[in-house]
Amino acid sequence: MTPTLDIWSKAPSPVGLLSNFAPHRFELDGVECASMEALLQAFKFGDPDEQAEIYSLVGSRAKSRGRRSTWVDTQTLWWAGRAYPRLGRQYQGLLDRAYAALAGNRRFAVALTATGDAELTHSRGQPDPTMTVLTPDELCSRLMSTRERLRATTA
Ligand SMILES: Nc1c(N[C@@H]2O[C@H](COP(=O)(O)O)[C@@H](O)[C@H]2O)[nH]c(=O)[nH]c1=O
Repeated sequence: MTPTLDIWSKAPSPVGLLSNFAPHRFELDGVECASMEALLQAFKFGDPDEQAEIYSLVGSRAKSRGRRSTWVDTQTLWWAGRAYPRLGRQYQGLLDRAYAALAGNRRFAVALTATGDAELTHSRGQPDPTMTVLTPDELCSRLMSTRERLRATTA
């Protein structure tokens, strides 16, 4: 039977290292992020100066910083000065690019491939996309497709 691994920050390695809270550095469009959580929470702010305060954060500090946003009222997220409707296709493309960038981080890539064929889940996530920047499906589908790609390129 295929094992299931539930991703969250306090899970033992390698699963915990797949949480967006993990301190994996990567760059997207020239912006250096200390963690995926930093980038995701920065999406919640239209002001570039406010976004810039978030990029260096990791873990629950990054996530709590996002609570100051009122994005839920507008259902709008922001990147590089552009507005992304939360339920739009363009936002999915932005998430794809973010995870492709993260896959360039070696520690992340090693942890992800170490999960083998396991089904990845994220039971602590919020499944309603109008209430979160990233649902469990949006996270886990990207992790598993990235794992396939990494495997194909190292085979
Ligand atoms: N609650 C939780 C995680 N939730 C993370 O919160 C992010 C979405 O934030 P929000 O828009 O505020 O819902 C997303 O990265 C999701 O994975 N992650 C973890 O490792 N451990 C946790 O305990």
